[in-house]
Amino acid sequence: MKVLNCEQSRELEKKAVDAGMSYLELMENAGAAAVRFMRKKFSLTNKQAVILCGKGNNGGDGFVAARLLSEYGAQVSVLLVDGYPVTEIAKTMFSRLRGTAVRIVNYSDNADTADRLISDADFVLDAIYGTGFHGSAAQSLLRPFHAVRNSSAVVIAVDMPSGANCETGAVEGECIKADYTVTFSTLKNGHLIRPAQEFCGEIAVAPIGIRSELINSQEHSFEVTEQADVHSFFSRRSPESNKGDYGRLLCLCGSDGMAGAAIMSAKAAVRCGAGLVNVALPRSIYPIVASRVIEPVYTLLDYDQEGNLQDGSRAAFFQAFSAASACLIGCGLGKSKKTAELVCRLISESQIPLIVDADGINILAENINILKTAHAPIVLTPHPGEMARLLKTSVKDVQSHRLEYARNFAKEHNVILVLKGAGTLIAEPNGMAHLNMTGNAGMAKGGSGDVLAGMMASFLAQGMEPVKAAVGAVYLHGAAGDRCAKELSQCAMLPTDIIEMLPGLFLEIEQESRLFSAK
Ligand SMILES: NC(=O)C1=CN([C@@H]2O[C@H](COP(=O)(O)OP(=O)(O)OC[C@H]3O[C@@H](n4cnc5c(N)ncnc54)[C@H](O)[C@@H]3O)[C@@H](O)[C@H]2O)[C@@H](O)CC1
Ligand SMILES: [K+]
Repeated sequence: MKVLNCEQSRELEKKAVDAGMSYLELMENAGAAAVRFMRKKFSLTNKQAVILCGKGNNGGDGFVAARLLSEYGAQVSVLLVDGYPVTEIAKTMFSRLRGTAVRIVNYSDNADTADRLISDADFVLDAIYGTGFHGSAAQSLLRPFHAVRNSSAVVIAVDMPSGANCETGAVEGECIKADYTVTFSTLKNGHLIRPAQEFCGEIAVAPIGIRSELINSQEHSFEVTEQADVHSFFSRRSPESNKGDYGRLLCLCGSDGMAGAAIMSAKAAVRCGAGLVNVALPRSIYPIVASRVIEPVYTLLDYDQEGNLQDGSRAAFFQAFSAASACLIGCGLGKSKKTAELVCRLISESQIPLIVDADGINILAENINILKTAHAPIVLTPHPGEMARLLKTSVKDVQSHRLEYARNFAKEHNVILVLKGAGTLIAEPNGMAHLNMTGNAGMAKGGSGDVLAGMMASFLAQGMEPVKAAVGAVYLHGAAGDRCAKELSQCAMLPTDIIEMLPGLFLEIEQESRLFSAK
């Protein structure tokens, strides 16, 4: 689903106007859409509705809603919280309140009356600021904001809760906490990015008469992954095919004490359809790993006292690497000096797509410039802690700038960056970002990341475009996690259960396309 930033949203409105609509018509439709939403949810007759209006076009939407709510039998008061309207269309909509039953109160002149109206209201419509807001709300607004917070009214934000930055999702000062937000034509960044997202309540996207061709063709740089997108990444598995047609994945994963990471990533990879999976691991953990996942082949690595790969192992590893169509580096790998050298060499010399996870990322954090030497597509899958290490900042800082930092990193280092956590983001070097909405807190357990990395690597090995492999794996991993939570509880579900839920998801994809292979 397409998500627009503020500029793109304005561009879309301009295109609608160029195609024959007027700004006034758009505003009328926006106000009407907010009221339509309210009528669907609530009875309005004789209810007290208070509309807080700002002086820009968001306020204009509020004036329209006030007129219509009054027509539908509500007792409506408009509170001008920031003075009189300043834009021409908002002024026009304000003038259309003349002769209606709508009461108009200038907040600064009658603050006590206004506060009483807010306190007695059944509904508060927040039409103070929309896409035009940035920074923090003026001091003069703190009192009405406070009155709204103390009221038991249902709060409906028009386009965006006032005080939240629609572009960045930042909330720098006070912000209206809405129960519902009605936005227009498409979602905007701020509806999805924390902290603004937390102030939106339930979000409804309402049409305002802009033709779907215009919406579909509007340039965008952010989208929410939907099931249909992911299903379209897979195609039919040919009846004539053999294992060689479904990729050769090499996993450089596992170390003493970290056998589980190798097991889970390899198991997830074979469950996701790869033709051949080869796990390169220290000989010491081979018995435990191979006894738990029997489908892969194994390349056993012997190390000397200094941690160097012995000659025979080195030759065997590079032979496997040269035969692979993708390589997963990092799950439970450890980060000794010699391992770090090997990882850097692979990043620098690889001709095949690489997924770098866990310790692979920790190694990169100390050798970030090696990315400049890479030729092949690289997908990095940091959790917020690893991202903080990559950026040499705090987890808190990462979490409050997720979209910005993921995008910047992907652009600067020419990688696909998968920033994990609630609402995993996938950022491409060209600036496009994808938000994932599947998954739940039951997945916040050691091992979930290994499963994800194995899934992604499997798709990549089968020839799926790197960004689709990332977006698809993140979506299906979360969807499988959601099924686990339903059947097993968030508390008790295990990362290995996520793998066991994958067959059900692939069955659905196959039923749609009658057998598939990753595209
Ligand atoms: N452009 C259009 O054609 C349409 C716009 N619509 C509405 O118009 C809104 C955008 O309107 P505007 O661009 O006029 O912007 P807003 O109405 O969101 O806010 C703009 C006003 O807020 C002020 N402002 C910004 N940051 C401030 C701060 N920190 N403290 C105090 N004041 C601040 C600005 O100076 C300006 O006066 C949308 O969110 C939507 O609700 C809808 O009517 C649909 C059509
Ligand atoms: K608003």
